Amino acid sequence: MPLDPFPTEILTTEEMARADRLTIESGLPGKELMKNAAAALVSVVTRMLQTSSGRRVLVLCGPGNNGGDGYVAARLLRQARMKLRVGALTPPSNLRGDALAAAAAWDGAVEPAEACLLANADIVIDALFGTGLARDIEGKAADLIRRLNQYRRESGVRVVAVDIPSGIDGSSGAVRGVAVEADATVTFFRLKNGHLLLPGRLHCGELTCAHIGIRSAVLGEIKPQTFVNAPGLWRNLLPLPRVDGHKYSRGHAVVVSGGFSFTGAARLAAQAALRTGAGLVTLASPRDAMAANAPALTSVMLREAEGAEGLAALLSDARKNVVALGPGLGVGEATRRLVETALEPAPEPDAKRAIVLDADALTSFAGELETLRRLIAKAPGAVVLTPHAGEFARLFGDAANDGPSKLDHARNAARLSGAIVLFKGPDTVVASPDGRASILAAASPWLATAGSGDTLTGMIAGLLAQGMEPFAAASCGAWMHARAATLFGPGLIADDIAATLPAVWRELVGCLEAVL
Ligand SMILES: NC(=O)C1=CN([C@@H]2O[C@H](COP(=O)(O)OP(=O)(O)OC[C@H]3O[C@@H](n4cnc5c(N)ncnc54)[C@H](O)[C@@H]3O)[C@@H](O)[C@H]2O)[C@@H](O)CC1
Ligand SMILES: Nc1ncnc2c1ncn2[C@@H]1O[C@H](COP(=O)(O)OP(=O)(O)O)[C@@H](O)[C@H]1O
Ligand SMILES: [K+]
Repeated sequence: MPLDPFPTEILTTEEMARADRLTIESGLPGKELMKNAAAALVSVVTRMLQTSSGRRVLVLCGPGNNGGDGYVAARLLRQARMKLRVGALTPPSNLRGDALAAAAAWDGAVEPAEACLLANADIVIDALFGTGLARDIEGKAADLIRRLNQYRRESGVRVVAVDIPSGIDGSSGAVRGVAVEADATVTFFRLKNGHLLLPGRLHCGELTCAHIGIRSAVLGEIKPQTFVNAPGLWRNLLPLPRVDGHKYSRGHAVVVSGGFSFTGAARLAAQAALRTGAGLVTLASPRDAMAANAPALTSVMLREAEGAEGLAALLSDARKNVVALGPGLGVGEATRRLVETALEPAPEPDAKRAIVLDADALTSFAGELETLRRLIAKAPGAVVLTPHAGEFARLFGDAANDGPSKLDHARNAARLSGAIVLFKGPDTVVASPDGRASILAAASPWLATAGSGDTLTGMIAGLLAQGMEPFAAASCGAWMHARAATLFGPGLIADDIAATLPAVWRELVGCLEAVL
């Protein structure tokens, strides 16, 4: 799998419909787009059939243009000597526009979809509903999809979805009533939100995004604000060491340690900040934890910083340009004071200091979003919040729940808090108060292990220390974190993530020597 498997922009279904419309208005007819879409589908189906002894394809066609793609694909597949059966949810004569023309050009038999479902097939093409899904699927169509899913589970038949598995909402990733479980999905021009957001992503199988003649220039008018979180989004902003640089030019991150029995989380973050490229990392330790931290550190520096006053004294050095806090700190007043201190305006007016708040730093403001928002508003630099779902709910309550998807919620949270919000999970979303958002396209379930979030906090701090633009730093941190887990694979524990970062860097910058 290439590091950038998809084009960068992600569209809602409305934005995709607009891209279609603008293309058709500019002179490329809808039926050409449909032909190209079907051809892309056919090339995936043909490839999949190469590993199968049979050549039987069942195409299930719905009432709109998604069904139209299905009829065109049926014709192309028959020309390629596949054995075709076509099942329709609606009599073809009820179709309209390009879909009607596509159905009319299919001169083979059309059966009621429910009559041919259990026919032996090697591949089933799901062309029931695409981006035009407008409500929950019920009745006959819902029964058909349930039977198709059961048939797939029992027989092992492979299912290929046209554009998006039928029943998945393209804009939110939600299952609208019931949804097809596909082995592969072929979409067109750009991914839609629902391909990456859960549960949609789990229904897609292997995802392909095909070019069908829509020119990228239409995006100039659509101005998408959501992006695939992959190197294409932030590679140009990646901080690299300079020949004439020194450790101070790579930034100095401070990570705040918890008390004697809670020091591991901050050490994981500190180590990760160094491996991500911060020039210096200081662990700010309460007095009682010095004895636990000192023997466990080598390249990370250690300074005693007792409570908020101790942290303030440490931060009076303006070269310390990032503070990360939360992991292992404990929930309560002492942690709130540390957060207030970190968010205090910098001692010198020009000095900037970015802040990453995670874990207990977030939970210590549970139900007090307004207090945190006011502190963030006067902070000396960018603020990144990295909640998992539980922390998100505790901090934002219902305030951010407007809209159906995790993407909406993260965007609301960024707007409400004034911070960049990285909402963790398999479909990690990073949202900026300015409206931009990224969705992680590939994560590793091996990341579900204690301390992996602490490591991510340190990685983002490391990138911010080097001056990376904050939305890019949060997105890049999430990607590198997931990539390290993918490269390491089975058996991963949090300590392995930072240890695998050199391999991730090598993939990203390849011939670093040549760059230098
Ligand atoms: N020119 C274009 O717009 C292109 C569209 N393409 C295909 O067209 C699809 C979009 O086509 P449409 O906008 O016609 O939409 P769909 O084909 O996704 O579905 C719309 C139809 O389904 C009905 N419907 C929606 N929700 C339903 C529900 N819950 N239960 C029962 N019926 C429901 C609608 O009344 C309408 O008849 C894309 O997904 C893609 O596959 C491609 O051919 C590329 C070009
Ligand atoms: N199933 C999963 N697939 C991919 N990533 C996951 C999965 N579960 C958790 N993660 C990632 O692992 C990290 C866990 O962070 P967090 O819950 O804060 O853990 P901790 O508090 O133990 O450090 C997050 O980056 C999250 O996105
Ligand atoms: K479909």
